[in-house]
Amino acid sequence: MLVAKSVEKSFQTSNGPLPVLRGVDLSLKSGETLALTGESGSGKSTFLHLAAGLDTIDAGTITISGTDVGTLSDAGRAELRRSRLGLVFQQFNLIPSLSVADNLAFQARLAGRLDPAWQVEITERLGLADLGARWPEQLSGGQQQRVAVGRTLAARPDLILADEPTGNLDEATGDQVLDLMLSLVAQSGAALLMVTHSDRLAARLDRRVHLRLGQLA
Ligand SMILES: Nc1ncnc2c1ncn2[C@@H]1O[C@H](COP(=O)(O)OP(=O)(O)OP(=O)(O)O)[C@@H](O)[C@H]1O
Repeated sequence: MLVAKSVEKSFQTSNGPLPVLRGVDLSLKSGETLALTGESGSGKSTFLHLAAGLDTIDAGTITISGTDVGTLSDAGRAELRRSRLGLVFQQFNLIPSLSVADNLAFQARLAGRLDPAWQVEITERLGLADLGARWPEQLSGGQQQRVAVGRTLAARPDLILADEPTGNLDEATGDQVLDLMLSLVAQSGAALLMVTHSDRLAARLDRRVHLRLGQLA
């Protein structure tokens, strides 16, 4: 599903280049869930951004379902995100001018994969059935993140890239959102790569890798 080989990435800073990833190798199979841990600043988000085609790789390759992300044009990377990937970030990134129900359907519509039965199931499983007519600003943080998770899963992505998806929530709410996300991910058959600071949350996934000094252990 996702194969990273010898991935390198540096950022230009006023003190010269800052090497962040120094040869990262990683592979994630279809249906597998993998936690990516590492100290603050170790490059976890950087890796996720490269995999999502939101930033460009310096050296090495990342392939998703056989497509080398680095060889795609901007339009190709946008199409990859639309058709195969689901992104969940710490900031819920809901569309403020759309109702909860329309936010939930937005990505599936964009991907041309709106499946009404799956949409209803997700909405019910995430406890959002009574909130469809509300605006995002009228929801709690936990409710907003459930909408963000539902919106991603509704489009049936092959691979979900999640960056601290429960990082903005209190522990109990975060655990509840993660439980729902893992159960729906398993049901949908998607692979999940989740960045987290938390050993406790990382232990809930199938496998875990740790980023240190630009490499994975
Ligand atoms: N656009 C950028 N320009 C310059 N430096 C950057 C840029 N983006 C990230 N960095 C630097 O790269 C390093 C890795 O950042 P990254 O956000 O990937 O870390 P992280 O492991 O996700 O951290 P955290 O757990 O705190 O979110 C940090 O030192 C950061 O300051």
